[in-house]
Amino acid sequence: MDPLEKMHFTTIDYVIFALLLVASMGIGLYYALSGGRQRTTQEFLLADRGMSCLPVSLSLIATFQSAVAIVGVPAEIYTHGTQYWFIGCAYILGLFIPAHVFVPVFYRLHLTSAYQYLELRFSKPVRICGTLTFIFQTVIYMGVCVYTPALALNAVTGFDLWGAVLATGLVCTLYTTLGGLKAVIWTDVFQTIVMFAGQLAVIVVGVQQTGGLAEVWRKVWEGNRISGIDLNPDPTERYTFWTLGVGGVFLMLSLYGVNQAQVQRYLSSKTEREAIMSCYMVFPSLQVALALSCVMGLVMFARYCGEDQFHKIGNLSKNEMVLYFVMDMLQDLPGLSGLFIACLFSAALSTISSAFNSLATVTLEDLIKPHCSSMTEARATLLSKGLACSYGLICLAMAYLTHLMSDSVLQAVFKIFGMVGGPLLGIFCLGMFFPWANSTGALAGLGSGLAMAFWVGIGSIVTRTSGGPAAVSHFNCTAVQLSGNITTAIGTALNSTAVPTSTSSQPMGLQRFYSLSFMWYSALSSFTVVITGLIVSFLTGPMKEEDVTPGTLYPLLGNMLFFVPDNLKQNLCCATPLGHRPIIQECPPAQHKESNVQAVYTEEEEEERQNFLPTPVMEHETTV
Ligand SMILES: CC(C)(CO)[C@@H](O)C(=O)NCCC(=O)O
Ligand code: NA
Repeated sequence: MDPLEKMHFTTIDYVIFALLLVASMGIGLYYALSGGRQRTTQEFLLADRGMSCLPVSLSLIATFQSAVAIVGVPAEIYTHGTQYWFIGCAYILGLFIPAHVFVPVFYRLHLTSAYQYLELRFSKPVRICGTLTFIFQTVIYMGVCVYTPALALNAVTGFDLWGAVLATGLVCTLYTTLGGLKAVIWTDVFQTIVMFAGQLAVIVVGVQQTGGLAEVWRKVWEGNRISGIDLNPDPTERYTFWTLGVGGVFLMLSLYGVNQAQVQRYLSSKTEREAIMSCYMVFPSLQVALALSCVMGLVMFARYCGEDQFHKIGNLSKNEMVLYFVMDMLQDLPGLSGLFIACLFSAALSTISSAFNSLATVTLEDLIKPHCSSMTEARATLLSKGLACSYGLICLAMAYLTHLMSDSVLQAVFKIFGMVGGPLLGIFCLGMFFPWANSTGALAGLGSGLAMAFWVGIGSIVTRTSGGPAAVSHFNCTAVQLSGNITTAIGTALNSTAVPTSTSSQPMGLQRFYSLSFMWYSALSSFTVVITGLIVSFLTGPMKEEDVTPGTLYPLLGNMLFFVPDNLKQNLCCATPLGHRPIIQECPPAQHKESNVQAVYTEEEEEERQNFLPTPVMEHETTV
């Protein structure tokens, strides 16, 4: 298993790693002792709704950029070429739609938890089901996140696995519990910078040691790692332009549009405009993050292929490769491997801290508060700190469960996002875009979406399919060495067709369904929710637009049918434009008697809102 003996850390590496933990703790302590000293839930969970767009945007990218991406993406590029890079195309719509659809709706409702929306739009049971689904998704995800860097570190350096898990879990629990969302966001900023610095350092040294940029390029070109756009429409191909560029949009929407961790950051912004700006600013940073991990994979390939070196990395699992590469290369440069370890753990810490805080928020707001209406603010704040802390401990337990998991954590995480996040995306879309959807429809939709997702997801695990064989590997690498100039046309699907074992017959029937690429899971499950939701709603009596809580609809159809005359549209029941609805407080109390949501705007906020409204489609006021 071990290609070489375990590699060692120097003191300076340990010092750098320790500095990361100490600095994160320091930020937590600072926000525990400054400002309002975390004495209200508004401060602890929403940073007093006073954040500006720069920290929020860096925090947004940190949330879903964990060690899973840092070790997973370069390994993917190393083994399969740069096709994965096309996921960058999905970032365009995947961020533009949240900025202009989800953020305005959530921000104007002045929510704390995204699931309050589901109660306003549908009913309390829908809200609770949504919350439970989110908790389920996040708890599994954070287990993977805390376990991945520890496992990689353990495999390559022999660093104690559970020691690393405990250190990250406990430090993170502590600063999250002490400093609240402000600490979470500002540690995210710091950790994102460390993350970028670590990756950049590895790339620079890697390029230098391989013999310069031209040499790296020659090797990855000859090794066929530069993939052209793969337009194969087959939905069972793991990564093609369609699965990444179209399926990926739904993945991005479920993460950046409706996931509580992100919604909470939008809601913590000073103004709606800052929230939208932060969403825009995620785009370049996310492209940088993607480019860094992809280039790292290419440099890794250039270093180990063609120099009779690939045997070193050949037996490693995908999760260990990157760390081995880093340690192997940086051995003589003390401090740099420490920086990379700090990068790996920064990525993990920033993700699990977001998870703790968002889990505490939904548990308090959606599950506890509705039952204890008389709770004092002090009690609620204490309770939310207790919850953040408990979720920290649950995270450690989940890390232990992840222990039993499969080889590629990147694929595993995408499956979780698609199987559980997809149905959640579906239920928000059902509520926002379709005025006819009712509560029964929403529940039936969510149930069937989850059922569909778990059917295909578990089917693929049991039959070991999903997006074709995870074929690979060093085949091309050796081929290059032997023949020197393989000139396969760029644009053919890489590897998966070149590796002999993958020429087995096409799957049929259910097998084919199970082998659906996991990049489609989000799209499949959210469409299932919407379609089932609409059918059941029409069968059980669709809602009328005027009965829907104002502000919970987005006039999608109204905007799309821009060519239809206004009075006809009114008859067709197209939702009122967002800008032309009353503020919630002015609505009849009966419509939201059970909710604790109130939209209150100061004059400046109201002005800000009015300045930033989408072009109205209809010029009338909603009936109040
Ligand atoms: C989720 C995206 C595509 C965008 O943030 C990317 O960061 C990623 O591939 N994340 C993998 C999951 C993780 O790192 O935990
Ligand atoms: Na992260």
